[in-house]
Amino acid sequence: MDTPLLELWNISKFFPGVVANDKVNLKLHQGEILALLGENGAGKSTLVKMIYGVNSPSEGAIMWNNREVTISSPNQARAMGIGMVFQHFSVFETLTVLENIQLGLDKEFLDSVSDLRKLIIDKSEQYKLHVDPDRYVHSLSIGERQRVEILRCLIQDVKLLILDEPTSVLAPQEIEGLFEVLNQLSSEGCAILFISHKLKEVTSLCHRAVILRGGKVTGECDPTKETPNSIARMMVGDETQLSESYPKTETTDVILKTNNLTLSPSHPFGCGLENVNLQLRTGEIFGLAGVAGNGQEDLLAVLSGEDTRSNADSIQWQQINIGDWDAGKRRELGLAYVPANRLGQGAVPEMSLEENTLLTHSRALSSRGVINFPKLKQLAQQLISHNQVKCRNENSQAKSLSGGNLQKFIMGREVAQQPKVLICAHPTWGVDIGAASAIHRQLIALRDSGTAILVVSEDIDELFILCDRLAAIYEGQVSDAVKTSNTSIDQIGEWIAGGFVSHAEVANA
Ligand SMILES: Nc1ncnc2c1ncn2[C@@H]1O[C@H](COP(=O)(O)OP(=O)(O)OP(=O)(O)O)[C@@H](O)[C@H]1O
Repeated sequence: MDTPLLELWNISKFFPGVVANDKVNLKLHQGEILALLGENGAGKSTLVKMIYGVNSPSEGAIMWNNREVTISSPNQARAMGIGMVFQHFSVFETLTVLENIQLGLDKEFLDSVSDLRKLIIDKSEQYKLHVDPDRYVHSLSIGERQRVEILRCLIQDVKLLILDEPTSVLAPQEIEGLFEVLNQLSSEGCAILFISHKLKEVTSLCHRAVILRGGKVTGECDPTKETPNSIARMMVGDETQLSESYPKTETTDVILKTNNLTLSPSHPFGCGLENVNLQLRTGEIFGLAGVAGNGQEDLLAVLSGEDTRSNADSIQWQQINIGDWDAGKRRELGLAYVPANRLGQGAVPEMSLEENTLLTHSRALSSRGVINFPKLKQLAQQLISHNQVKCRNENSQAKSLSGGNLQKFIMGREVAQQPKVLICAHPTWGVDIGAASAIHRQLIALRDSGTAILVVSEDIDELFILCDRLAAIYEGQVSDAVKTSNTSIDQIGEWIAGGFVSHAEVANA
């Protein structure tokens, strides 16, 4: 075989008290699509960050085209032809899409481009990654931000493209589009390093898969000859319980409902909400499917109380009008919330896990304004152990956790409140297959204890596994609800593309 484009020789990375990578050896050839797999905290992100020059190895060597290199910054990595799409977005919220893309490009490249806006529009059409170059990033949904990240790499020629869970918030059609792009890039000789917890994607896209466990390479396989289940077993061992389907329930007591909830967009490019009538019932999981950017963010903000612009009576908690209540007051009623943006909104990155626990448990942990610190510590420790959050201890900063481990922590923190209503966006985003099953079981147990749960997600497969009833959101409008057992993935797929807006036949639940 020809010389590898990239070779890692005995690469190790140590953080205080943690061996994130332990003598990793890896080869990647031109045009190869290599999957990097492993449980949360296995060391995947740390490894690719060293290839992209974000971190430097503690030990070992990186070879690029058969020559040893020191990649000391992302700028250098980009100059070498290495592009990376991060799990936590690296775009600046106060800049436009165009400005963000411009920032990441080398001066020589920019000098050679006469019209960057046009180039962005052309590339976004070519790769079906639609986004307006003049929009401010803070006004973009999570899915749209990810498109910017991907576009940013594709604008400049890349020899190696690293993608850290690129599909977790993309809709099925967008994933197909992305895979077409990746296959095309691969056929043009670009190597691709693909981190994903979605094993179905790995078997359909990747040529080879390397498995990490506890920072070490523990296996390798040809994913085209494996099934998602057999790969999952290589990753998590035989003892971990994996997701099945769960019995559906039917309940009638409405606890939270919206009445013709209509809201102008919260920013010039938002889509707002139009006559949304949702009903959440106690003891059920209600799933809202949709492609990012169709009003989910507005709906989540208005239901959680982060946005209080709605009329008081357009949101009702049993008989109480709460549309103009703030988030704190709604939490006192028994509402818990897991936002889509886990680092920044779901957790304060610089705060410890203990402090982040206090953020949403302050009422239970204080009396007359005095915080019970021993109890807080105990709760934070419990959240870490019950949810198998891999970290040093409760004093670890939220930002030091791997993506999936932070998600497990935030989910566990909200579930631990035993809320009456839980609103959660992408509950298993970035979570490995074993932990995703554990979160599913947690949600089902919460449902069975009487909590009304709203799951907003783009992962239709997951919604079918979890939810008792489903609806779709499209351009700020929400379809009628349907029992999961009365619908199909195809039908919900049509609805998320707007198929219900014409009020075609809808099986009311
Ligand atoms: N800056 C840091 N400081 C301390 N520990 C860190 C830091 N970055 C990563 N770690 C630790 O290194 C280990 C590997 O983390 P990494 O993010 O590479 O895992 P991962 O396989 O990418 O996980 P996930 O699938 O959840 O994203 C984890 O235990 C993590 O807590």
